[in-house]
Amino acid sequence: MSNNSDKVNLGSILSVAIDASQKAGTVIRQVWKSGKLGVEWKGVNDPMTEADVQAQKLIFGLLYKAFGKDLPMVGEEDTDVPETEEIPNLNLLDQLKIPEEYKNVDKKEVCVFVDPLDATREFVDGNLPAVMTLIGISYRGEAIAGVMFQPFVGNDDDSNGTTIYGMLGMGTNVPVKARDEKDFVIATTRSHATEFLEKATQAVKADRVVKVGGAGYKCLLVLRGEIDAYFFPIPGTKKWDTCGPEAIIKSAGGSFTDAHGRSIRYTIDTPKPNTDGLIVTLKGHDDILAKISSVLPKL
Ligand SMILES: Nc1ncnc2c1ncn2[C@@H]1O[C@H](COP(=O)(O)OS(=O)(=O)O)[C@@H](OP(=O)(O)O)[C@H]1O
Ligand SMILES: [Mg+2]
Ligand SMILES: [Mg+2]
Ligand SMILES: [Mg+2]
Repeated sequence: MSNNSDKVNLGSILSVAIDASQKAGTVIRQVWKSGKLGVEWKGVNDPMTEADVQAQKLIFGLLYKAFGKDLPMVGEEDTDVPETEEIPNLNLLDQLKIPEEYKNVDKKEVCVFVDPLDATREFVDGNLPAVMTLIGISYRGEAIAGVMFQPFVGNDDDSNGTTIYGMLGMGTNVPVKARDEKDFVIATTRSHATEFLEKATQAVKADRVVKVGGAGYKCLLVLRGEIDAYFFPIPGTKKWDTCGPEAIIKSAGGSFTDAHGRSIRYTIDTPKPNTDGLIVTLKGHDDILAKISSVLPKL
């Protein structure tokens, strides 16, 4: 398939997304080490740094180089896309593990959602483990595959970070374990809390509330069984925060819905804000939805 083909292999896109997230991680580490973050404030409590911008330019450049500039793509930051000298790697995954239905699909029915640096606030504050590059791949509006890359954690192969990826029908590259304790522990935002979030947190009767940054990072805590749910039933996250993490959670058998229990759609035209929030679990999803329904506005 040439990059100007109107057909694409989602396994190849996931391979380039993994490669691009690791290369973006190198850029993020370089900006951190330089000490020149170049922080700009896009809105209240909504920072953007030089690392966000450079990482997105590299990721877009690699995906366009591999699949053509007509690949539908949405990124958090508003940047140009220079040609990249880097070579995209289309062969990181075993094609035998890619579901046949994803190997030859119409490019115009695909959309790639890029959060070059999730948890920018944490990056600015120096809480580095929560920092992740998130890339999600949707097909016909459904989150199908995704990668989350932690540039400041671990040292897997030669990427000097930790790579977590998944695809529906293929599963994930990391072990997954639902939390199985008597108490009920949720994670929510460290820096974007609202009065309603506090009220909703009381409605679900959590025994413990972990307040950490990063949409991707809180999904990782669910995957590892460190929390029972990522609980964020308020506006604030966007489609680039959730497409990749949702595909990974679902490929691990988990649930990822808005606060009313509805699926989230990911097409190029879908409004970017996740206005009705997020509930993310590996088990016990319906119980949380039942408890929170008492405080949610009626649809
Ligand atoms: N209220 C509000 N305004 C603007 N942006 C918001 C808001 N709530 C959540 N977000 C974005 O969602 C991502 C996760 O936010 P968290 O609060 O969980 O963590 S953190 O802000 O990343 O530390 C994080 O994504 P990044 O922008 O990629 O860091 C936040 O910016
Ligand atoms: Mg941001
Ligand atoms: Mg984000
Ligand atoms: Mg971001």
